[in-house]
Amino acid sequence: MAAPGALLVMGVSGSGKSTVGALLASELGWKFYDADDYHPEENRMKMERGIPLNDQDRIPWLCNLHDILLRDVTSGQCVVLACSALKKMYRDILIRGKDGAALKSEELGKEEKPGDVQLFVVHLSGSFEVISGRLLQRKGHFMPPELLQSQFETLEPPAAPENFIQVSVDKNLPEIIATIMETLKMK
Ligand SMILES: Nc1ncnc2c1ncn2[C@@H]1O[C@H](COP(=O)(O)OP(=O)(O)O)[C@@H](O)[C@H]1O
Ligand SMILES: O=C(O)[C@H](O)[C@@H](O)[C@H](O)[C@H](O)COP(=O)(O)O
Repeated sequence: MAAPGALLVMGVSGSGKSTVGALLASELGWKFYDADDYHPEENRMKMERGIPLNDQDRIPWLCNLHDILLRDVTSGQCVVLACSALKKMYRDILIRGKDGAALKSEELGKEEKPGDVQLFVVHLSGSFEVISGRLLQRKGHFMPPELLQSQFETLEPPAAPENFIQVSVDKNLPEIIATIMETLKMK
């Protein structure tokens, strides 16, 4: 695959997506988007009430994010996106837009189309105990820690043929950034 124009930092709530994504974008000099800023009000209110989002809630949000990524990378702007992107289908939508939701697994991983975003995925992976500990300390955020269990239940960690690395949230932030930067140099 060609060098990625977009980097997705994904994982469950509290895994460090926003923190790592912003640091990485600054290190790379790339534009940064936090997918949380693009949730419609209904999604935010649902999460605030402790109700997990479903596919119907997430698909239009992900399609919008695909359009933003595609617009930027097409104009030569490299981007970092922090987004939960918990399911394989959600990541396919970020790459291909709404058609990504309809593709069967055997059709995925084939050659890229002109409207596809070249996405490299960084999965921030960690235990329920470590991540819930961080969420309980995080202040002033709309996402209630009680939703973490459903985030783990929904999570489909990336696997081949996805273009990804998994990084442990047990590492400190400089180690996480260094690991990702090293991997990107080899791309
Ligand atoms: N590697 C890390 N080590 C220690 N604390 C971290 C690490 N990554 C993130 N944090 C802290 O954990 C909390 C959740 O991080 P955040 O970036 O908000 O996660 P997310 O965007 O995935 O919900 C924040 O308080 C952040 O400062
Ligand atoms: O797909 C989802 O269910 C949401 O996107 C969720 O995963 C996300 O994590 C929230 O927006 C909360 O924001 P934080 O990830 O910053 O907790």
